[in-house]
Amino acid sequence: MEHRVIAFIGAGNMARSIISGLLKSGYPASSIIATNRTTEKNTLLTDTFGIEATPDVKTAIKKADVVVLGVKPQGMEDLLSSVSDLSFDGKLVISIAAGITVSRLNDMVGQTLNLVRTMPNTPSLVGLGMTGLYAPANVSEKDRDYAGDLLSATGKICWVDEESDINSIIAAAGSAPAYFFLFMEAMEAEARRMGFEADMARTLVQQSALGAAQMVVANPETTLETLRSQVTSKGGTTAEAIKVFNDKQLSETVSEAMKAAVNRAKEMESLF
Ligand SMILES: NC(=O)C1=CN([C@@H]2O[C@H](COP(=O)(O)OP(=O)(O)OC[C@H]3O[C@@H](n4cnc5c(N)ncnc54)[C@H](O)[C@@H]3O)[C@@H](O)[C@H]2O)C=CC1
Ligand SMILES: O=C(O)[C@@H]1CCC=N1
Repeated sequence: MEHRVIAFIGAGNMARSIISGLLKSGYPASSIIATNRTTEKNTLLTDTFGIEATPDVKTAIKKADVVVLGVKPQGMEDLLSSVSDLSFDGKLVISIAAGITVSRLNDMVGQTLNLVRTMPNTPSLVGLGMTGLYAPANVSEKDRDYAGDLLSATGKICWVDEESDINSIIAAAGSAPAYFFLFMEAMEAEARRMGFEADMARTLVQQSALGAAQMVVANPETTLETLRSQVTSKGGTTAEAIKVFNDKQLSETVSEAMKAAVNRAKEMESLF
């Protein structure tokens, strides 16, 4: 893929995950600039990744071919209004922010950006990210391809035709690692209560989660239901555990949780 110069404006948890994934895939460190407001965060980025990191947002944007908007949604308006005097002509802008539409981003900066809206997730850090992408009609084929290739370097991608579908990507992928972490936290806590040392409780849970996920990946023709049934012996232990989940309406809870994520994304569209 092309190695355009990328400036990450706001390089916190999510941007760092993307940067790490890109570097692991061979993207040159010399083509990545990161900005944060504090020297401490910038020094850490340079030390960790060997990339240029600076508090000087305007210079970073001027140097870049690609500008990734990586600040929190609450901070986006301040950021974009502070750089509205810069020309973004010829640059590709990639937003990773939840709950801020393309048209709102254009309003904030006072220009019609060449903008791809994306929704990544933190497993990008280890090259196992899942990113949704949406591009309005003004974005060229070449820039769409570049954005797709860039995020593919950190994992898998899914293009959506409707911008509103980015909110569904948030529910199904962007926020999703946290659901699995929560589930694993609960299992780890119970394993501890059962008497396992902290390290072993974590290993029991993480290895089971990893093994289950890899079985899903390795058996694309097998439904999740079948994989589950292969563990669930009739009259056995798993069946009892699953019965508790079903009695407590796990599926309905998951459905409600995902809808709550979508609703919050919609709400954020009117807040920021
Ligand atoms: N954390 C996640 O799993 C995901 C986050 N996102 C999106 O990514 C964005 C960032 O989220 P996180 O990385 O979690 O937040 P974060 O708070 O870890 O990172 C934001 C970074 O931006 C910096 N920053 C804020 N204002 C700045 C400015 N004006 N100039 C330069 N740097 C500035 C902050 O110092 C901070 O390091 C959000 O918009 C969020 O919706 C999207 C998908 C997943
Ligand atoms: O919680 C959030 O709002 C962001 C977007 C998806 C994951 N983290």
